[in-house]
Amino acid sequence: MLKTRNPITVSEAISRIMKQVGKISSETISLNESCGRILAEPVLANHDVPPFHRSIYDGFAVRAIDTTEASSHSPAAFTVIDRIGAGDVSSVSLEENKAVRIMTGAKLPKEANAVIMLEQTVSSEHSFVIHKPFTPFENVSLQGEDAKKGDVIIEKGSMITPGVIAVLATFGYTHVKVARRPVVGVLATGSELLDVSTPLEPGKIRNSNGPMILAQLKRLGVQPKWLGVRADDVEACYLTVKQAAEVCDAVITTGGVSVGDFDYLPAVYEKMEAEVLFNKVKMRPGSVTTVAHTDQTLLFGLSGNPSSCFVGFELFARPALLAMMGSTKPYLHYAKAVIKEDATFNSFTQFIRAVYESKPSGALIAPAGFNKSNSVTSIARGNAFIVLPGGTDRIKRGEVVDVLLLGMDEGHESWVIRE
Ligand SMILES: Nc1nc2c(c(=O)[nH]1)N[C@H]1C(S)=C(S)[C@@H](COP(=O)(O)OP(=O)(O)OC[C@H]3O[C@@H](n4cnc5c(N)ncnc54)[C@H](O)[C@@H]3O)O[C@H]1N2
Ligand code: MOO
Ligand SMILES: [Mg+2]
Repeated sequence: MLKTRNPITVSEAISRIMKQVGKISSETISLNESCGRILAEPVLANHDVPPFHRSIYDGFAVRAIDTTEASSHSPAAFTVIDRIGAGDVSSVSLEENKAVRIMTGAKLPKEANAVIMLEQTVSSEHSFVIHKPFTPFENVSLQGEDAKKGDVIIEKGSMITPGVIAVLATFGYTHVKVARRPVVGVLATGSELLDVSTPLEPGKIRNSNGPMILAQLKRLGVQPKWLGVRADDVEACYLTVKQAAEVCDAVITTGGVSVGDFDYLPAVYEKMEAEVLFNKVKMRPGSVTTVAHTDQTLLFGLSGNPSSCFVGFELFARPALLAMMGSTKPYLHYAKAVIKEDATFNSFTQFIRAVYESKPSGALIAPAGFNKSNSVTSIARGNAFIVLPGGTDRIKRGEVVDVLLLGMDEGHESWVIRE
């Protein structure tokens, strides 16, 4: 007999999953391999940045006190006693009205505390004059102004971006401790599924969810392990999921989670004695998404319908895998935008695949096309979800709605800044 399912809210579903997430071990990898990985330890400043007072211009290093009387009527004259470029250190001692010709990035000579730009001087070979005073530390980049030794620059659990790489390089980290990449098994179930390379046959479709999930995992920096396609056969699915659960940190399946005669994932979980966290969520698409776990492995039973599968991954698998790696920001970016079309009501919370665009007048969003669980094209066209709470009255064009942004590493399609 059909077992009734108890639908729970999306937030409750997420919270049940997150309670089961265990932290993965860490590994040390080389700096140049680390972009996109999650830091397993904070990045500490092991020296001041900059490490010394330095010139920010090409010019002359002087003592500010020697410039105080300079004016257009009464110029101050200086004698140049040394010349240094970035990387050089001057050993001269600066006395009254003496200067060192200095280039951008070079360490300030000991007694100097100001830099005069070349353009602010009238100079000859070994001397120059100025017509205005300079304040102490004018045109000087101060030691430690960007970071002080001992500061935590980047928190543990942050994703390594090109900027973080620059910070690591600044402090001489040739290697960095990051969370190991979870190994995630991916299985597509369905007797109707053909390999991508196969011509269509009556009643069959190509497996599009498998490659899609592999790509969603790669976007997170997770290591996918392709388990293949299995027909709707309880034994075959059971063996594959069970074996994968023994070696993977998580197993994601697609298809077979609803109540049909050949939907075997509920039976697979039962046979594995896995604890089912939920099997019905108050959301559209993806209401039949089922998540279970064994002692050490999370089992994501995503729906077979492409849009449901995609949404299920982004809402549930994504934060769990990021949290497993210790990420402090595992959830999708949130925004608000004005909806460009009327949207229809549903008793469950809707996650409509949508196109989000930022205009100078504000952010706009519109559904990305065919809005059904079985749509594949709207996934491709969308870059966000419109989130409409369950039970909302009809949303009218022009109203502000909640938005979740996808794939934030992706840039805008054109240069939109006006100068
Ligand atoms: N009596 C009921 N029927 C259904 C219910 C329900 O509550 N009661 N829920 C519906 C909802 S909602 C959804 S969503 C689907 C979920 O179905 P399953 O997760 O069991 O998935 P399948 O039945 O295996 O497939 C559904 C659909 O997706 C296609 N599919 C499957 N795998 C792939 C793949 N790898 N690539 C592309 N497309 C795939 C499959 O051919 C089906 O068309 O159940 C409803 N039914
Ligand atoms: O799980 Mo279904 O996608 O709610 O439509
Ligand atoms: Mg089904």
